[in-house]
Amino acid sequence: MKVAVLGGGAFGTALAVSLAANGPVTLWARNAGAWRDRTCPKLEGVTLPGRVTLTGDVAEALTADTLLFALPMQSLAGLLDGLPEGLEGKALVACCKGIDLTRLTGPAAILAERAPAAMPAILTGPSFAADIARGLPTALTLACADEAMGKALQQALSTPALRLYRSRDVIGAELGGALKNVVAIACGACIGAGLGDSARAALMTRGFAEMTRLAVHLGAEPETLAGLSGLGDLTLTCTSDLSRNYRFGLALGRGEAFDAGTTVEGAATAQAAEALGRRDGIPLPICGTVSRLTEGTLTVPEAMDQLLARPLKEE
Ligand SMILES: NC(=O)C1=CN([C@@H]2O[C@H](COP(=O)(O)OP(=O)(O)OC[C@H]3O[C@@H](n4cnc5c(N)ncnc54)[C@H](OP(=O)(O)O)[C@@H]3O)[C@@H](O)[C@H]2O)C=CC1
Ligand SMILES: O=C(CO)COP(=O)(O)O
Repeated sequence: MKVAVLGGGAFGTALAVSLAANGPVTLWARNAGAWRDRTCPKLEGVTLPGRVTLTGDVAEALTADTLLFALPMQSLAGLLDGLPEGLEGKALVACCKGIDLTRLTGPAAILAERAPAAMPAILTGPSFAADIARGLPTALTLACADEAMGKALQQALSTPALRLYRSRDVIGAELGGALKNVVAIACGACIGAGLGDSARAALMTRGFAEMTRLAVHLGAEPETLAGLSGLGDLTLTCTSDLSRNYRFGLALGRGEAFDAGTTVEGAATAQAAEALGRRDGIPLPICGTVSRLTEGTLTVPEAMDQLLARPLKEE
């Protein structure tokens, strides 16, 4: 397979560096001209190996037969709209974690909308770009509804340090990765406000219940949520300062400003999840709370009071 990564931020760069262990990779970054010494502005300290061709010309990337889309969720549809015809015969792999606010779908449906004959796949799970780029051991989920395509992608995209597990549950894999970011914001806010590790454990557990409730309603297998793309990524993101979603929550909890240029997927995803819950009658109290926290209509103490004041129920 000839592989290209579209999106020259932290994750796209890390994937290109990792996949270079298998052979040549093309990395398309719209700001390729701003790179200095083959170093990504968003992933300092990582220099592209010689096997990675960095380009600002998307047509060059589109000569590959396997395309990995590693850009923020809310940018995916716009990017696809601007691409020329010819995606149909390629393997399309979404690496973004979120729910599109306009369509209320994940990335696979957006890829399918743009290229109906293609079989979209998702690459997701617990992995910080910096860890992948350093070659640290990482395990991710590669989800594709088509088993043969899934097997081929699993082989092509696994490396000695990056171990891919296969799944056919695309919706489960993408929703786990999207929704864990919302819970990570809640956990960061909880720790930032000094509410303690016990409260964080409660948020992670009840957040996981919420993730599973919505995902299963939308067609996911519960086992997928319990795997790398769900529980695995939830654990990483809710407990590590390396997570931008968690750090954003920390800043909210401490009442500090946060750099608006940082990618924080959980904020838009909280809004999208809340809209899905309202549409389908699925209770999602943590997503609703994070949605209001991030839009600034609720404070962290008010959020905690509201969650604690909910009627008592069975677990
Ligand atoms: N970083 C991580 O550890 C991980 C990230 N992910 C997921 O990967 C996705 C991307 O995140 P990440 O790379 O970290 O984010 P970054 O903020 O590091 O980079 C985003 C990149 O996307 C580019 N971009 C944004 N909009 C467009 C567009 N319309 N067309 C072309 N390029 C665009 C930006 O370009 P420019 O700089 O020019 O604005 C930037 O290079 C997210 O969904 C994230 O959840 C998944 C696992 C790990
Ligand atoms: O998805 C990630 C880890 O798996 C990266 O998390 P952040 O986007 O919060 O940094």
